[in-house]
Amino acid sequence: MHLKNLSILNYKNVSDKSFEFKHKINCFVGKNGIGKTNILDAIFYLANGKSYFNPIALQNIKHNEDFFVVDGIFEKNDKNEHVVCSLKKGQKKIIKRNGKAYERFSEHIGLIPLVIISPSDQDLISEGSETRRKFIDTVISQLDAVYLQELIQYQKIIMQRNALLKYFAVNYTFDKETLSIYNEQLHHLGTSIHQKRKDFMELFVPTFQKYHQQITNSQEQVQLKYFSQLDEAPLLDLFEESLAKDRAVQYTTVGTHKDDLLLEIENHSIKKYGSQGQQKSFLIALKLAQFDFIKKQSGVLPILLFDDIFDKLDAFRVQQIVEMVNDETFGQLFITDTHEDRTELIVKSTHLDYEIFQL
Ligand SMILES: Nc1ncnc2c1ncn2[C@@H]1O[C@H](COP(=O)(O)OP(=O)(O)OP(=O)(O)O)[C@@H](O)[C@H]1O
Repeated sequence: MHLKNLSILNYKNVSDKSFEFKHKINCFVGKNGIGKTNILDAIFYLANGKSYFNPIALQNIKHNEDFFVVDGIFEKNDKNEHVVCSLKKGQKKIIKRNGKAYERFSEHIGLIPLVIISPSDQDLISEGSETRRKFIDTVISQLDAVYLQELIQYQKIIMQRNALLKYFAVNYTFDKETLSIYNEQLHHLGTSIHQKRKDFMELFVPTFQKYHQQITNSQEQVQLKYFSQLDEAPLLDLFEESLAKDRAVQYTTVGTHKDDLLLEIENHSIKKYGSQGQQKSFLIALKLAQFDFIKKQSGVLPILLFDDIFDKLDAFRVQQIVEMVNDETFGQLFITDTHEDRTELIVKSTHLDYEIFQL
């Protein structure tokens, strides 16, 4: 699968640009702030119906304009897929596939498999556990629609349980019966979510390790571990143990909404002890493992967006990544970089079809 043509009107700082792309490698080079990432984001928009970077739709319209249009023609399984995303101030967003507007945007998800690797992935290391849960939940949900429903339901009941705990505190009352109904439902859903996350990590971690070893030539050992309170005891028991605490703080302190991924280098937190290049290598391996999952699930080679990924990596790691994407296991690739010479040197070494767009 690949993107053949792209036109952008008033998307962020891109006023009016059109591109015709190569099957394999396309690079955008230019100075800071020129709009390289915004072009990748426009491609992301076509695949996901939203920006990767700015969730507030209106803020993606160019300043002082009142609409944007992103228009792309993909070729998937020898068939053209024409996708147009547009937004006008005061109106609803429109996503069209081959001229027909979707009623529900969720129907579009999955048509254009795509993975983006960007400096903002750093959030997976530096932010709280919610960011990491969201990462695995997104990958698992693509493989298992029931899982997504379970997550939504679980979250809803957690909110109800928290509201009940608050009600007890405010009204100096307590009703074990009502609380136990929520506990039972959460136990059922949480046990399933926990098991699915465990099963997923069993498959995901070796793929992640394989990519990490390739990038670093096995020069450093990293660990990716799933942590859950449910590893210790069934959720019903955890509710029992934490009842006094939950009533005191007026929210639910145990459950799968507290799960986390531990990201480590040589058995120490990579956030605290990893260099910038080591953190970046870790994140690239994580995203390439995600690429593998989406590839398996969709049956096509996803598009890869590399936003500024060579920065902070040494020449050896850059070479390893380039050799990897040279392989048949990867498809179309979009790269942004501020250094035209570096980019040219890197892509030339692949001996693949490439184009460099100077912005
Ligand atoms: N809605 C908008 N309207 C106009 N400009 C915008 C809008 N949203 C973002 N921008 C501008 O886009 C620019 C950033 O573009 P982008 O992130 O694509 O740059 P880049 O070429 O990738 O830069 P770098 O090399 O620094 O990563 C900023 O100047 C920002 O102010």
